[in-house]
Amino acid sequence: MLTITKEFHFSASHVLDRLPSWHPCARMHGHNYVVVLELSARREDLTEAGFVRDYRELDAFKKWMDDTLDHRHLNEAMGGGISPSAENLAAWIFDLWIERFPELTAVKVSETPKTWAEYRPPR
Ligand SMILES: Nc1nc2c(c(=O)[nH]1)N=C([C@H](O)[C@H](O)COP(=O)(O)OP(=O)(O)OP(=O)(O)O)CN2
Ligand SMILES: [Zn+2]
Repeated sequence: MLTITKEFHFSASHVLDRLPSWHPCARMHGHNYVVVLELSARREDLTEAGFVRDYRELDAFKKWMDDTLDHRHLNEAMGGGISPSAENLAAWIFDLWIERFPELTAVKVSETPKTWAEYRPPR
């Protein structure tokens, strides 16, 4: 398999309101999020240009992220009813974009320079 990744950035607030009230993350706070999309293809399925998919086609994802998530409150932007943890955000993004990019194999989300969550569905 051949794998490509591209990194995207946005800033947003959230409240992890399912945590106990003593937990600092139960208070409103924000992060400079990093999202990495991973796309994969077999060698024989690469495009004529030798791409899994042209990185430039991922501009559509950047536009959606800027419109939907950047400088927003994730508890609202993700539609409510789901705790906006890094794990849930990664899975939510995957579910929204797998139809548009069938080569999508994983979504990674970082909230701080030290933390990463990854959603990679079972194959
Ligand atoms: N498994 C998860 N744990 C936590 C998440 C998460 O999404 N998944 N989120 C948070 C907070 O939203 C936030 O990310 C704080 O994380 P934390 O590592 O505690 O950040 P700090 O900068 O305070 O950590 P330091 O150790 O002081 O650098 C919490 N947990
Ligand atoms: Zn947080």
